[in-house]
Amino acid sequence: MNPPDYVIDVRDLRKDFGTRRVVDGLTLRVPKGEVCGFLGANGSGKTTTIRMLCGLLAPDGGSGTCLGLDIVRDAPRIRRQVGYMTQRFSLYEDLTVSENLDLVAGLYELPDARAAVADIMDRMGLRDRAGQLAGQLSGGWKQRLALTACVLHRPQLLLLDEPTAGVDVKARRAFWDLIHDLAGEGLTVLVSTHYMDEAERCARIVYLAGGRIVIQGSAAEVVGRVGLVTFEGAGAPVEEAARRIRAAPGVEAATVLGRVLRIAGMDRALLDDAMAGYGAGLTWREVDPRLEDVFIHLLGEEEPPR
Ligand SMILES: Nc1ncnc2c1ncn2[C@@H]1O[C@H](COP(=O)(O)OP(=O)(O)OP(=O)(O)O)[C@@H](O)[C@H]1O
Repeated sequence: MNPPDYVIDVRDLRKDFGTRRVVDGLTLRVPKGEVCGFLGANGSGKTTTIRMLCGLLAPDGGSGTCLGLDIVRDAPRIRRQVGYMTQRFSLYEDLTVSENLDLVAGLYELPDARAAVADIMDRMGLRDRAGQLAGQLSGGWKQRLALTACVLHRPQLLLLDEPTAGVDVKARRAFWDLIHDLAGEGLTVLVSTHYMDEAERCARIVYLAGGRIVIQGSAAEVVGRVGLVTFEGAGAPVEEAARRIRAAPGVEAATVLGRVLRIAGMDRALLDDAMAGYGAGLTWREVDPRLEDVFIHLLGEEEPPR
């Protein structure tokens, strides 16, 4: 069997801003057609890594390829061949949907621009809004237009930096359906997000802390590897119990979810003690940890002890 075709293949990437190292020896391989989620706390280095991958920022160390092109030597070519959507994408608000796309087609010097714009509007469901001013679109449609502008030149790799921040759940879901449609056609996607439901839709999650990859794998693998223990208690008022149990040794999180109190920790015996000591009146049952529990645990590991 041939080895997988890696669209992103970088080793030991490093980036310093002044005396601060914000990407610290990052090695990442993403095979063709994969939807890979980039997660981590604010400031963990996701945007900086993405900017290095798409040729916008020169690394201070490390090497590798993106779309088979050298990330340092071929940066200008990479820039033309990837689709990159930033957190603050810009559209011309006083131009229509189709005028915005015409403009992008012109920038990429697409041979048959008119047909390319018409085709992409059909595929991305924008045809009915072709004549609408971009500034008058809802947040979700603006996002869709921005994604459309990113795929107009038919890139093989999409780098999306928190593309759905601030968009409602239905629009986010529609956006992700489009992402998977594109991946189904062979497009590779690296997407940063803070949303758990989006992380769960990624074939692989890569979690960054302090510019390093701490853990990666499918959602199930990440959850399984961390080995967090979680219990839910119900049957009595939970707010007071939550406040007290939060301070118990070994309880990393105590979260009220409606009428249920969910606790998590790494040490089963300590959780048992906590439930016995502070969980009076509640009926407890062990439940499977969720990705969100695991991320809260990982975020907690980064904080200095209180
Ligand atoms: N051009 C720059 N000059 C100096 N520091 C920078 C620059 N760009 C980013 N940083 C710093 O580098 C660190 C990593 O930033 P980065 O934007 O890569 O994180 P992130 O994981 O994308 O965060 P977020 O989830 O908030 O978008 C941050 O502390 C940020 O302040």
